[in-house]
Amino acid sequence: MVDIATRVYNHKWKIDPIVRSLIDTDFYKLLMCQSIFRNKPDTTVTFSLINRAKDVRLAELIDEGELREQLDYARGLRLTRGESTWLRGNTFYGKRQMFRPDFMEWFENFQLPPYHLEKRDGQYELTFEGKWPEVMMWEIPALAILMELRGRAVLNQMRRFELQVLYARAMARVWEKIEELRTIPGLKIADFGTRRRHGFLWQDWCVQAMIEGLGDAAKGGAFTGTSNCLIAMRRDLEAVGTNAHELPMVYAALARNDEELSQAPYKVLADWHEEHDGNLRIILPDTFGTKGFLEHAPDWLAGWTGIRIDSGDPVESAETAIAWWKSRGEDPRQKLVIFSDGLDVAEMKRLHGLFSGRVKVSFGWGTLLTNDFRGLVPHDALAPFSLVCKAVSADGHPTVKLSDNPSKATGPAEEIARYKRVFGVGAQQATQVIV
Ligand SMILES: Nc1ncnc2c1ncn2[C@@H]1O[C@H](COP(=O)(O)OP(=O)(O)OP(=O)(O)O)[C@@H](O)[C@H]1O
Ligand SMILES: O=P(O)(O)OC[C@H]1O[C@H](OP(=O)(O)OP(=O)(O)O)[C@H](O)[C@@H]1O
Ligand SMILES: O=C(O)c1cccnc1
Repeated sequence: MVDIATRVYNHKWKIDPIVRSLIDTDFYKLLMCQSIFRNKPDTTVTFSLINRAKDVRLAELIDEGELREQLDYARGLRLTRGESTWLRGNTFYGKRQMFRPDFMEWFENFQLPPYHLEKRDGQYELTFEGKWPEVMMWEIPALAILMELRGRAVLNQMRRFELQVLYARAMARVWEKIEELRTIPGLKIADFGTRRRHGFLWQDWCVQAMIEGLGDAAKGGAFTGTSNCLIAMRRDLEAVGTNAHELPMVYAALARNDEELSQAPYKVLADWHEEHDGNLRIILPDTFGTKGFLEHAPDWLAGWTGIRIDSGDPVESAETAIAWWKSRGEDPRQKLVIFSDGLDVAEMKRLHGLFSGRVKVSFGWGTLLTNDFRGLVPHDALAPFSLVCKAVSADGHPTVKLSDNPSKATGPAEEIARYKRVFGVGAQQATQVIV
């Protein structure tokens, strides 16, 4: 096992690449990339970094040269033969050849496209522009690089024993969380923490702790796998994933009128339906408001396996989903509900208590698994914060995300107003976003 504290101490003086593999990314990015490669290969998009934590002044904390060095390193990566063999030959969700030969050929020649970086008002403006299947691959490495560089800026000031004790405390915290999770009967949980992790080796440690503490679900345990493809490959775990807001956001931005706009989120899932079955048929309903989305959904969507709850009040959203399934003649007990929004142990216990037995409950645990360094150093300088990287335009049209929590909304005000009208979204309750 890597002694992370000693390694951090010894590596202070040399370049230590943060992202070293093109599959050090979320599995759903690859699923979506293949789908976009098939359905919208020529759409041009811009993705942009969005730091929701304005008080974290990234451009003052992270050296621009180091940031460029890391981004350039990532641009130099190519799919290795071993990675390609794994993607082509492994079984994902019980299916062989999940990735089609034409997509694999494209991916084998893939390189991350250029980036645009500027400093403004203590923040970095980092944007990526180009073909959708290429640009979207930047989201996870860009976030992981920024999060880790911000952490390193703090770690570089620390001495050997301080580091040793810091990691000992952080490890004890993760382990205590896992011990608490062990008390939940019938728990199912996955690691979703790649993008805002403390560091790669730390995420890998957390995943190993989950394997030992909860047991691999393939062998009867509670840990269903990791969304990180590289870690899944190296640790022989299931690579897990659903789908993300970028699909409905971009399809919606391409709509030519309000009628097309109102249908765009269903078109996304119709395309997904063509490609995937079983546990990959998971609805993400909150992009333009969960309630309206479900009310106006075509009947075939009620036949899907489950739903991912990613914003707003999770209890209310899960109740809305249960009522919707019942109204469409479906048995909620057969349906999977994946909670994934800023979770930590107490909330998972509460949600599990409320919904297990009524639906199949599962959790995607992100930042507070792989980056809970809150309260461990002065000024909370290692605490995770809300950093995201989103599609902001498609073929020149701005994208919009309303979400069930207006604090997570993105897009120009007049477009937000238009989407609210088209999707019938009324007053919304804002809740604080921690990660
Ligand atoms: N950011 C990363 N992404 C992917 N793999 C990593 C990363 N950091 C470390 N590893 C891998 O984890 C293992 C332990 O890392 P460590 O860096 O301590 O080993 P190492 O042999 O000293 O490698 P290096 O000199 O490249 O850092 C190695 O297999 C290494 O390749
Ligand atoms: O435990 P967590 O850190 O929340 O990790 C998982 C989250 O990451 C993703 O969203 P992302 O943060 O990219 O966008 P959002 O906050 O706008 O949903 C995903 O949709 C989950 O919400
Ligand atoms: O597959 C997902 O739904 C996922 C993976 C990582 C982070 N957020 C969501």
